[in-house]
Amino acid sequence: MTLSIPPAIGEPHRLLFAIPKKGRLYEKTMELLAGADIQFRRSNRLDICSATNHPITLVFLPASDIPSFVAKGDVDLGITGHDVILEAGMTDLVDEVLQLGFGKCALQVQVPEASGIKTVDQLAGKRVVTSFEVVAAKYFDELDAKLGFVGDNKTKIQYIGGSVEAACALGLADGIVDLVESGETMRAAGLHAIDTVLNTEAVLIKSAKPKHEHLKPIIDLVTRRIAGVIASKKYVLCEYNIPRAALSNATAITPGRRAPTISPLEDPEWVAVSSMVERKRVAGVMDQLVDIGAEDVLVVSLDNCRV
Ligand SMILES: Nc1ncnc2c1ncn2[C@@H]1O[C@H](COP(=O)(O)OP(=O)(O)OP(=O)(O)O)[C@@H](O)[C@H]1O
Ligand SMILES: O=P(O)(O)OC[C@H]1O[C@H](OP(=O)(O)OP(=O)(O)O)[C@H](O)[C@@H]1O
Repeated sequence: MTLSIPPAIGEPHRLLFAIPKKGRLYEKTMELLAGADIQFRRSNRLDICSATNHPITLVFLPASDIPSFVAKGDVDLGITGHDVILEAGMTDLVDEVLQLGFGKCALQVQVPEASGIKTVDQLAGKRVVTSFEVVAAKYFDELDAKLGFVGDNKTKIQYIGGSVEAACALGLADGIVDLVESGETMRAAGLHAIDTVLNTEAVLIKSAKPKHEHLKPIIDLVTRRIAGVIASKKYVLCEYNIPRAALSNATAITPGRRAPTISPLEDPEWVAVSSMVERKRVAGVMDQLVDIGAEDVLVVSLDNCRV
């Protein structure tokens, strides 16, 4: 497949940015673009459209096609899954610039609960169905080699494009390799996981050998903006007052990303501290601050930031 960009929006100075056109990564990618203030109007679900406030052309592609377009430099930036890059064999040809904090799941080896198979060594040599034939073949090649399985004794990998979880019940497979997030699909199909092949999340990628060096400033700008959106979701601002005597203990609890901001108060015995704290840790951090004498502990959500 080659990209045919109309000249009006594909002129040389515009950044081409590949976006998953559907599926699990689509909605979160839309939120990310909105947070980075990359505005566009996509008419009639067209797969190419121009940003209205930046020299950027958005190209909506299947997530699985994005690594090769970026690797070849046909598009300059892309969003896809880390798993998709491995499956496309493009790890050396694209740079994973940012982890985006969504699309998190694990590629796992699964077998029917009732099968009695407890380890991957017991599954080796049997039939495995997957949509990740490249990654799964590498995994089972290594396992077969370790166990000394050669020729007809090697694990048989068969590709199917979807509904992989049904393969064992249909008698097509003894095990599968598929993505697991909540585990609901796996459990509903009567399967359980016996190993994790890899953990994955959505990533921002650019070509390891970019074709359009003059686009570096806009690539850097988009990267900084997206990094800011991610940081604003990951961190909160924690503000509190603390007696000077307890300041060093307090700053050990809230060291900030670089360093906390410390401001004097009218009362010379007290200072105010402001520091970024990981959202998932903040409740525990507040407890610790109160334990060492902090007062007026406030947590403020970030709309956006630059880090
Ligand atoms: N359950 C999930 N939870 C989180 N992320 C997921 C989940 N399933 C898939 N992903 C991520 O989203 C990527 C795209 O998966 P998705 O199932 O949306 O494929 P798709 O692009 O719609 O293609 P298709 O529908 O043809 O399978 C996966 O490679 C993975 O990185
Ligand atoms: O652990 P869970 O939260 O249940 O998620 C896992 C499921 O999500 C993905 O499929 P998806 O629903 O995107 O549909 P697909 O099978 O068509 O790819 C994946 O292939 C699993 O089937």
